[in-house]
Amino acid sequence: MNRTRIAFIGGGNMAQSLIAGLIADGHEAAALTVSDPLDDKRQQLAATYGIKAAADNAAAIAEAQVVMLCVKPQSAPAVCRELAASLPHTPPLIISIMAGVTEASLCHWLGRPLALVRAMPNTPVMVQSGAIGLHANAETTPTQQNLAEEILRAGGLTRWVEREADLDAITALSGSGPAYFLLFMEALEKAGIEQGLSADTARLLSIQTALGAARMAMESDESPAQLRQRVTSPGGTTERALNAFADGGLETLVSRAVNAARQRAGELSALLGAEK
Ligand SMILES: NC(=O)c1ccc[n+]([C@@H]2O[C@H](COP(=O)([O-])OP(=O)(O)OC[C@H]3O[C@@H](n4cnc5c(N)ncnc54)[C@H](O)[C@@H]3O)[C@@H](O)[C@H]2O)c1
Ligand code: PRO
Repeated sequence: MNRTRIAFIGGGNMAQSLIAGLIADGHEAAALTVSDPLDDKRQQLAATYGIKAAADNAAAIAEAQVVMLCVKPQSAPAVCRELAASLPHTPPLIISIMAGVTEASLCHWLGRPLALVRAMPNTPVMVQSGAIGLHANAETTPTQQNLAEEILRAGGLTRWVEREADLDAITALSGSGPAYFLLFMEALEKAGIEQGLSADTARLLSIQTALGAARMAMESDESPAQLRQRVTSPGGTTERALNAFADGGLETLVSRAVNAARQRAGELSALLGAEK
């Protein structure tokens, strides 16, 4: 059983999902602590998972080997400055899941250079099927990287990047990505209803088709393009639909959307970084 002592600062949606994944993976509940200012949230987390819950961030990190920063990016400066005063001489590994908060900003607010991993998860960590980008700063040892990976893997698939800036691209691709696929599912469902299907049938078939396509792409040795070709009979129905997507400029649109998200990630980093 894994007994690494982890303190979660902020017990919101993403933290809860990661905690649920760790417990499902066999992590010892008593080794996990969460701090959150909301009474209800603390009680619910303690009751659901059997973990410790604290109202005070400093108390939560007292024994921690790993501190997971899971508050909103806007809360980062105040929370980090508060933690800086309580960090022991040998600090725990810090893992931040906050979007757009750079390692330089975190170290600045935490008051010194320390081992730091930035993770960019996405909401499917809720069902242990997240896609999680990771970057470690120069102070992080290989052992600490392994530790971070072990923790985040409880939420899904992990992928390390060499350059911190790539986390902005990951935010735009997989961080925001669940919303893109859900939007497509919504559109497919609406189109099905327009074609006379009942709302229930259209929703169920749309979601199952997305799940089936994703599983097939994940489990097959063939590329998504090859798998798509197998659905597409020459002169058939799929070809007509794909031509309609091409006429509407789907690829260009997706590229523009991801670029817009990436630009926004950069803007948010600059805005938060300006708060010295
Ligand atoms: N939602 C996503 O798709 C997504 C994806 C990747 C990364 N993230 C990042 O995850 C982080 C958390 O997002 P979320 O959706 O779980 O938000 P959330 O609002 O559900 O959770 C934030 C929690 O922090 C608590 N909190 C507020 N101030 C605090 C303080 N001073 N000390 C301790 N706790 C405090 C709040 O009570 C709340 O429970 C964000 O930084 C976000 O950028 C989110
Ligand atoms: N959710 C956050 C946002 O929309 C970051 C990635 C997913 O900004």
